[in-house]
Amino acid sequence: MTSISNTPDSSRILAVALPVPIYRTFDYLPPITDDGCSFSPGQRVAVQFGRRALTGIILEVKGSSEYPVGKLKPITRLIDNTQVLPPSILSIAKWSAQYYCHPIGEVLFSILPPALKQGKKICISSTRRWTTKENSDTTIEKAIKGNAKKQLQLYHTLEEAPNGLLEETIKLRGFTTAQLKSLCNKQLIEAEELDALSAAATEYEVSAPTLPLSTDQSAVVKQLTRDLGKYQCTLLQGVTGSGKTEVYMNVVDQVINSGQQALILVPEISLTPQTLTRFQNHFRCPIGTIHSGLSQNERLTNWELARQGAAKIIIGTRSAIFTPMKSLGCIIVDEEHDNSFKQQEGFRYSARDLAVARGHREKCPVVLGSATPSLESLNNVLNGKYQRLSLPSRAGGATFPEIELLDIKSRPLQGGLSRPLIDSIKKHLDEQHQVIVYLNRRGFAPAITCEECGWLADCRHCDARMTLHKHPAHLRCHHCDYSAAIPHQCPDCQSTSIKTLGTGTEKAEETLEALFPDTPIIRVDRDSTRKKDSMKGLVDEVNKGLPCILVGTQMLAKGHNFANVTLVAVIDADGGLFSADFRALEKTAQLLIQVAGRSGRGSSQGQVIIQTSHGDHPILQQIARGNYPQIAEQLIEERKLAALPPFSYMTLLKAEDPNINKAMHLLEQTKKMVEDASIDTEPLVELLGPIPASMSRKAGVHRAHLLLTSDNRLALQRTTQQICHWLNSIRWGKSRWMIDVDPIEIN
Ligand SMILES: Nc1ncnc2c1ncn2[C@@H]1O[C@H](COP(=O)(O)OP(=O)(O)OP(=O)(O)O)[C@@H](O)[C@H]1O
Ligand SMILES: [Zn+2]
Repeated sequence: MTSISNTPDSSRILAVALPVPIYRTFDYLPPITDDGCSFSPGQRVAVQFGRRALTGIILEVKGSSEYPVGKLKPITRLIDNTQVLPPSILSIAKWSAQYYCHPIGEVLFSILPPALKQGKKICISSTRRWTTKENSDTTIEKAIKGNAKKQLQLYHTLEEAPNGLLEETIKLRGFTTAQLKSLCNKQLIEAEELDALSAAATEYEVSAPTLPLSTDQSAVVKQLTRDLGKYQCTLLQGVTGSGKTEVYMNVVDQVINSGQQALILVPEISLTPQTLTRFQNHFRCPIGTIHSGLSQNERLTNWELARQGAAKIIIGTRSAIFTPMKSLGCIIVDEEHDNSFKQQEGFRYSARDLAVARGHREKCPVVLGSATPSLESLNNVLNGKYQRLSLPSRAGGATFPEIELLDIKSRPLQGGLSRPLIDSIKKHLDEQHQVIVYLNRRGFAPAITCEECGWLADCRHCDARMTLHKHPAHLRCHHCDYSAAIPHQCPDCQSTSIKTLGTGTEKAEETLEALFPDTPIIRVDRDSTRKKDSMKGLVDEVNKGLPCILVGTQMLAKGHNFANVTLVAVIDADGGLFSADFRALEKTAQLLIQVAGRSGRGSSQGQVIIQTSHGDHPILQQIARGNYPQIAEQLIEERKLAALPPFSYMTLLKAEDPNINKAMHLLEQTKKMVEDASIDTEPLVELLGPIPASMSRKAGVHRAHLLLTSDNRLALQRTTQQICHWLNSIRWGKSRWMIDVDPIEIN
């Protein structure tokens, strides 16, 4: 029935979340022309907000408003008939908004796929399914003549698939659009258009078998799948190369067989394309990926496939934790210690922590996997919140690499490399193996200086040095991206004796090229992998197994599985040993154990050489023994004594202003407000600071911090909310403030 009246229906009030930095929802009435639509939370609406037309999301349909109904405006129109955000996602979003003290509208709009933010209708892309046409084999060989080997291969691949294959699957198996076109022009194959939803539903094939599991792996899989359908968080602590991916795939198998979907979070898909490839090879069904490298349409399609339950597996980065799943059966967070699970801008959430919260709400097992778990997760094992399962040895008969600390205190270095290290690299290459050279600085050199007067090239907008890049030649600030030409003369004393300080990946690459002119040198850093799929190209190259040297940043430490790498060389391990950041040692240990773990994963014994000037540092000594559990145990003990996280909780309040005094003033006022308000109460929350940030000026803005700590999470939450409320009630001119709950970087 359609009812048309001139006044909006005031018995139903819609509380709408809007993408504005305001900590509440906004009440609207149904549209004037209300053709009997029914409203539910999670539907999108178009509204007029002041003079702006915005897309909003209904959070609640209620009977009254705290504002006079006569003053409420009707919505312009309802966009969706269905709840694009189902109750499970609304619930975790509301919880996150409260926990992380972030405006609910901004939270919801950071969850939505970009296409839906703009108010577009949900439409999912179509795809093609290719099948062979009836032909006799002799015509095939004749039709595909000469060197078109790949075409012949493609034809046979399609011939072996009784229902044909989707274009995406075909491409995943290494074929190109051009090859498809060729065969199609020759009338050998044909395509049928279908929408992605029906495609996903039909293409799901019984998975190819995984490797026979080791006893340890089987035991772990059994434990993990014992109670599907119930919440339980497990820390899977498996040494590097222990076959965690194989375990995940077996668990996912069972989840899918029980009719449910699996959500897998990985640190960075484009940097570790193998994980996805391994899943794709095993499951042979379209796997929905959710990450920033996708086009708007791809992202929306995958999101919708997950929401409707057609995609059985979703693999994504941080933001994928908010993917609506029709029937969520398990959440796996791979490399759970990785910092990239924490969003560092805007809505600052931890996808790892939300995975646990979501698993709890949606009653499904959560697996946090790592060879080097975070101290937070380890502590949750110790206090009984998580169970721990271990894989103590490497899979497939591989053994651990030997780790050696190489003292470089008084050794001459060539592009950062000492003589004994160069000799070892040569030895491994001569044995037809591959080598990883790791250093954590991209560019050619981290600074340039004048030899005469000591001038250093600083960034114009930050308290930081400019990095010298050679490809192409320029100076660049790694904090604000400001770039400048390389000066040939010192701007202070006009001397032409400008020299570089330190070593970056480009310099190491140049040095290695000169030392090993016949060996391919592959540089892997943010600059060399900027283009889409470039990392995949590099990985494919390395997987051919020919001797080569990979030189690069921590991208090389992330979950790669190169069977022929037998030497990992760490150019300089000392950077993180003496930092003021209380997490520095944990991070250094994780990084070094991870990068060391890339060595000796195949059948040959691996070696790791760590260059250091502090070979007697206790953490380095323990790293050399490769014993992460022992390192972690000691670090946990130290954190406990110092009452640092995970034995206390932190919230970081940041202020920014072009004038440092104003940023400091904002924080001083906040501190005073808290102290005045809690004058009679026990000081459960301690306020440290304010102090200027360690890099006070960044991109032309000054930054200051006020740190709140407490061993009582609730007390800290209450104070954080109180601060947020108070800051909101005051106009701070040009100053901006941000709240970071459970910060992982305080600088
Ligand atoms: N049961 C098995 N039998 C033989 N080989 C196996 C088995 N399980 C895993 N492998 C192999 O061992 C290697 C390492 O496995 P995988 O990459 O899953 O380790 P991982 O635990 O994820 O390591 P990391 O934490 O270092 O990334 C792979 O080449 C994998 O194919
Ligand atoms: Zn800068």
